Amino acid sequence: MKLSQIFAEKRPTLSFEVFPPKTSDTYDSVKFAAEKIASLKPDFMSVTYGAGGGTSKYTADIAEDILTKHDVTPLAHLTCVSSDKKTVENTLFSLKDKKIENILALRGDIPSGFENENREYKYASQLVSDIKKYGDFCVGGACYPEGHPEDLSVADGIKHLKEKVDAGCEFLTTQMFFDNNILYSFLYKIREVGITVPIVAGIMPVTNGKQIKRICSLSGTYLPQRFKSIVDRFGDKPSAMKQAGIAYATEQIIDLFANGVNAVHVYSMNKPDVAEKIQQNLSEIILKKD
Ligand SMILES: NC(=O)C1=CN([C@@H]2O[C@H](COP(=O)(O)OP(=O)(O)OC[C@H]3O[C@@H](n4cnc5c(N)ncnc54)[C@H](O)[C@@H]3O)[C@@H](O)[C@H]2O)C=CC1
Ligand SMILES: Nc1nc(=O)c2c([nH]1)NC[C@@H]1CN(c3ccc(C(=O)N[C@@H](CCC(=O)O)C(=O)O)cc3)CN21
Repeated sequence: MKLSQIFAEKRPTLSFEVFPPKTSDTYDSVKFAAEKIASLKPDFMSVTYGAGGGTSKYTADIAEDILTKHDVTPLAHLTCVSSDKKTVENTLFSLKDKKIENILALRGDIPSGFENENREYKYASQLVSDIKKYGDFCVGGACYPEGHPEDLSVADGIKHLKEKVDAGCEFLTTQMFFDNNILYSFLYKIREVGITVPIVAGIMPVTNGKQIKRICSLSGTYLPQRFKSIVDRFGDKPSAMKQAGIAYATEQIIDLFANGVNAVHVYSMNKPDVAEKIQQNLSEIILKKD
């Protein structure tokens, strides 16, 4: 099913993310985790894509597995920073062949030391246009409620976001955030410039101390004091941190649904137990029939 159809139902949706293995020897364990998460029957599942491009086959294979074995709608990430047009075209043929209908079109993180001024893709919007040319995919993009670290200004970031939507993005997934007010202000700003596509709120349950460093290096996300206190207190007590991280994410999600943000995506990091706990915590809220 196309995600655009799911969002058009205007009901609370919950989706989970998995990342593919970096090497073939961990393929089976990732596949096992992805299938466990799929057995929870989320509204859709996204499968990320290594910026180096080497894991693209795994992305398509895991997405296919989720669809054929569990009948869960997959959203395959596609990253263009280190790709050329030919590689993208081949990937699109493979995705079409596997009946994968949804793609998250990303530029991708620029690997450190990566220098290629002549690369064919500079921005995700170019990839969005190409995917639209090649076939009938539902295409989404990323957006940054706190601004992208490379943006010159908030207005500049929103201008580029509008260009990306005009190129054919049918929905936008947000970077993770830990203060919902940041998302609400961002929604006002983008609606003002005429970006009307569904926004999928990306929520990261922080379940171990290691993740904080990574999150800050990926995006420089604002961490509210309430969140920092949890990490200070429980960061080195794994089971307590996990419980607190899941509770924090659950509260954020309930507040989002309560304020009319219908689509919530959980960066579940190949952790079926985390995905399951969050789903259980929301069981009545996301119930399809009442
Ligand atoms: N938020 C999410 O769900 C995810 C985000 N990412 C990461 O997001 C980052 C960027 O990827 P995208 O958002 O897809 O890239 P993008 O190409 O949409 O934007 C990247 C930067 O380029 C700027 N830009 C865009 N068009 C421009 C233009 N015509 N002229 C000048 N500047 C322009 C944007 O304002 C932004 O600062 C990467 O670091 C990626 O790996 C990766 C996976 C998921
Ligand atoms: N710039 C950017 N790049 C991304 O790849 C990305 C985003 N933003 N935002 C959305 C999601 C979230 N991503 C994340 C978020 C956290 C970790 C992280 O915490 N990694 C740790 C711990 C992993 C674990 O718990 O298993 C690490 O040490 O790699 C990794 C990717 C990937 N996506």
